[in-house]
Amino acid sequence: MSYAVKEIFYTLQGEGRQAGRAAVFCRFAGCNLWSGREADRLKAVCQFCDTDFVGTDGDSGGRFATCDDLARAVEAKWSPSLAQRRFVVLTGGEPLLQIDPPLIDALHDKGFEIAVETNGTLTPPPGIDWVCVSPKSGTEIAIKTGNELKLVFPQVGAEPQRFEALAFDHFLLQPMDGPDRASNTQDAVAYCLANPRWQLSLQTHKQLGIR
Ligand SMILES: C[S@@+](CC[C@H](N)C(=O)[O-])C[C@H]1O[C@@H](n2cnc3c(N)ncnc32)[C@H](O)[C@@H]1O
Ligand SMILES: Nc1nc2[nH]cc(C(=O)O)c2c(=O)[nH]1
Ligand code: SF4
Ligand SMILES: [Mg+2]
Repeated sequence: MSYAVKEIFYTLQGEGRQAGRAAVFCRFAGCNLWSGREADRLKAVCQFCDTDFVGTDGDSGGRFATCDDLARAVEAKWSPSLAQRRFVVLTGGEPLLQIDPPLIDALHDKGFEIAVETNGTLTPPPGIDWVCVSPKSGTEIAIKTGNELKLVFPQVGAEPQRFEALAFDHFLLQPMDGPDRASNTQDAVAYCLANPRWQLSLQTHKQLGIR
């Protein structure tokens, strides 16, 4: 199958338990919870998205006809002068609309450890090395096990307690960015202090001014 990719770039993972780690980000176009058009935001299932995932016009974006073409474009962002420990984060948009077993194999063949950032509504192919699920209010969770559950906080109808029985290794609260970011951050801090199984995830790339 072919892949529609908004952008591919090299940066530090900004969020979650792998924050601070160098990674190639591959952002797939399209999402099943929002069209990505501002005119549709208030009628979308997911209304707080901070990302432009429409089209294929970003840095190194495009339509990739084969998994090998896309794996080569990802590899091109990892400088040959670097030590190994290659790491790619597949995000979007919703990456699980497009990721298939041949792409996982092609990235593994190039020596990449593969992480995915997903809203958790679609079943992933096997073989992903790090699964981060970020549940959205009003949706049914299809992925009930994984490495981290990173809940944007607060969301009415997606309170943290609802997810505590799921089989994730780490539970994180990420303050919702937007007009209330400062108070959302204070509320997330208070929640983690009162509920130590939850850990704070800040969007460090935004503080650092990197992508
Ligand atoms: C843009 S999404 C793409 C991946 C996937 N669609 C998802 O929602 O997990 C990447 C991450 O950013 C988070 N995110 C999106 N908008 C946010 C916001 N306004 N504040 C904090 N985190 C946000 C998502 O919950 C997710 O963890
Ligand atoms: N630096 C950086 N870290 C991130 N972690 C998750 C991101 C995403 O948009 O999926 C993201 C992103 O866009 N940039
Ligand atoms: S599910 Fe993810 S990509 Fe889709 S609108 Fe929500 S935060 Fe954005
Ligand atoms: Mg982002």
